[in-house]
Amino acid sequence: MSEPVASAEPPAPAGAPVILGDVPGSFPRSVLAERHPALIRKVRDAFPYGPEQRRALDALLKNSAEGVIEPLGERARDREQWEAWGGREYFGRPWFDVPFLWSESYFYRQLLDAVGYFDPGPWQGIDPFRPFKLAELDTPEADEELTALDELAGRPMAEQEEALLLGSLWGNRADLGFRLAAAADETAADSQLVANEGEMLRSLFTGGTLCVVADNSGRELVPDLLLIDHLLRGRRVERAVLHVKPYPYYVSDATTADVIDALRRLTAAPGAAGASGHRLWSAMTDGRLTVRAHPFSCAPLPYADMPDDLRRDFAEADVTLMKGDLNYRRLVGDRRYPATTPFAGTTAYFPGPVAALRTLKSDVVVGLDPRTETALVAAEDQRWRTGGTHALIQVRR
Ligand SMILES: O=P(O)(O)OC[C@H]1O[C@](O)(CO)[C@@H](O)[C@@H]1O
Repeated sequence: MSEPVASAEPPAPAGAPVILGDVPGSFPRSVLAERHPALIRKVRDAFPYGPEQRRALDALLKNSAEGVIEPLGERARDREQWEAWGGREYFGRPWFDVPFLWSESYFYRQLLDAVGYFDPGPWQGIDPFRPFKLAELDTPEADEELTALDELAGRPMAEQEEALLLGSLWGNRADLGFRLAAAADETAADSQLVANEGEMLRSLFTGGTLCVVADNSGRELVPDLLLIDHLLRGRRVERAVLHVKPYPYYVSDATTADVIDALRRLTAAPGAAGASGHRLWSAMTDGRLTVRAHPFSCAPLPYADMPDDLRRDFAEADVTLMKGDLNYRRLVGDRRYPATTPFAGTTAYFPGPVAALRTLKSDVVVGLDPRTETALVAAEDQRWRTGGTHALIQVRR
């Protein structure tokens, strides 16, 4: 267990309001009111759960739509942890009225409860999202992406690194073919990037320790691993620490089991992908690549509230890569910042150099140039914030 934090409220470096789920027509509200019920139905259909689990899923469906947030059951081993993480303040309140980061995170914890994920018995440890995660690895697109590595292997190392960085950034949103084209045609890549400090990031790969805080499994984790392999192989970093979630979370977030699935997928592939998989496998066995699953990785709180042991871990790294939208929200704080708020200010608390690699899938954004924001708003109103069509690489040294 990580140490309890004193307060569930994120710090307010810029005094920007915390994002709640209570605004009709807002993105957070649509996640709570539409995506969560749809997800419960999807999970319900994906497994032959028994009557008790079905009843619990139906109860969660009803509760999350019209009820108040309830504490975990008496037997839950992390009951106190969730109380300390903000439950004492939020239990008994409607799901829509508390910080969106908190309600969204707690929904996933409740979903695992409903399917008996933590209860001793036959369903203990059965990941309700596994069928969706595995399906992603087993597609013709995944095959094509891995085959594209053979061509990439013939390019200069710097070009490979740039393509693999873009691959890791875009995750499952674009195939490696796109990434190769993007590396060759800077303008194509740049037009989608609302901030691009990739060069500064690459200057931080100086032979030390790299921390990667993973986001999604499947077709995002595979390119993350390929990037790690490239950096280890070229001695751009000496060791890598991959932070994953201790239990299934936000549907596709990577756990240790997902890392193993991704590695098995790579080692079974022919050509450059297979070679990369075997190198990663031995990097894990000799300790150059370590996997961590800290309880705080599933906390409903910003990283500003991280416990001391995790802070020490990040402090030892030459650079920490925060992958994805959820990690971004936790890194800068899930707040309605003006988009031009400096990234360095919102991440000043972080105990070492930190970079965000994120496609934009929620309202929060900082660090934009005023002209970039104006152009985005003129072209799309505010849709660019949540559509997943834009991305950013931001760095604080
Ligand atoms: O997988 P990612 O990039 O962390 O995205 C997670 C995002 O998806 C949502 O759960 C719903 O779109 C957001 O609220 C959240 O920030």
